[in-house]
Amino acid sequence: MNRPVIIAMDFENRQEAERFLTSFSGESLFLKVGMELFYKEGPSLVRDWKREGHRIFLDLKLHDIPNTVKRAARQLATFGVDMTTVHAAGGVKMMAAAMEGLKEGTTTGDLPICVAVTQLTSTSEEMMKEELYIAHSLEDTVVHYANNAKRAGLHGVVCSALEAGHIKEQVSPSFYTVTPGIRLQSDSHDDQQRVVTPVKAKSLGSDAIVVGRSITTADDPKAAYEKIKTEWRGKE
Ligand SMILES: O=C(O)c1cc(=O)[nH]c(=O)n1[C@@H]1O[C@H](COP(=O)(O)O)[C@@H](O)[C@H]1O
Repeated sequence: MNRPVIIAMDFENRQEAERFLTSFSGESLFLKVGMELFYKEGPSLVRDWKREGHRIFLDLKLHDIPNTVKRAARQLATFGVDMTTVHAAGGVKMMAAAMEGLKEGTTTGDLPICVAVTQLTSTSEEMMKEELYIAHSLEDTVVHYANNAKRAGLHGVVCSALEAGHIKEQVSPSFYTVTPGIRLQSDSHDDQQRVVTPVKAKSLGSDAIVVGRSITTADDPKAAYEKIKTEWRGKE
């Protein structure tokens, strides 16, 4: 998969999402369907967008006891998605159970890339220590969770690009890093805490970037997407 820009389709319903897609006039995209849109529209939306030629990252961040996660992953695999998420905080057994479920449910033989959320990009080091009560540094915690994900047989992790290099060094150079928290100016924050620009994400070694509002709320979404793609991949 060559350095995709994954668009976070954080829309209220299918109508709004498809109105946004008209700017792209039939182009095949890599779309992230998250909880908001999936809870509203369900698997039929995912299947339809797959049929239209888009790649789908179904981001439901599974986090429960291993048996429940395995059974949920088995269902999710039947939609034929390209990528999906679990929370690394669920532990190695839970992540391994997710992989078992995905293998059992996949009908096409193409297993979705399964990545584990390490620490959300909305989490700061201070919040992690004081609220979540994790005493290690953010970087060590992310790398530790990434190692757990590797042990469980996952393909990679979701992290900030700020941690991608450490994961490549300390887990494996081929361990896939999906990095949200992308902003065109790195001093622009909102609910995100660990943000980087597309250029920085590239230099830090991310494999894929996830971008939502910088594209979806832009006056010209197609222009914003092209600008981000060029910054992220360089001139092609
Ligand atoms: O799993 C994710 O995709 C995710 C993990 C994470 O740590 N941080 C994060 O922002 N995301 C998702 O990435 C997207 C970021 O959206 P924007 O902040 O609008 O670019 C949202 O859909 C989040 O759900």
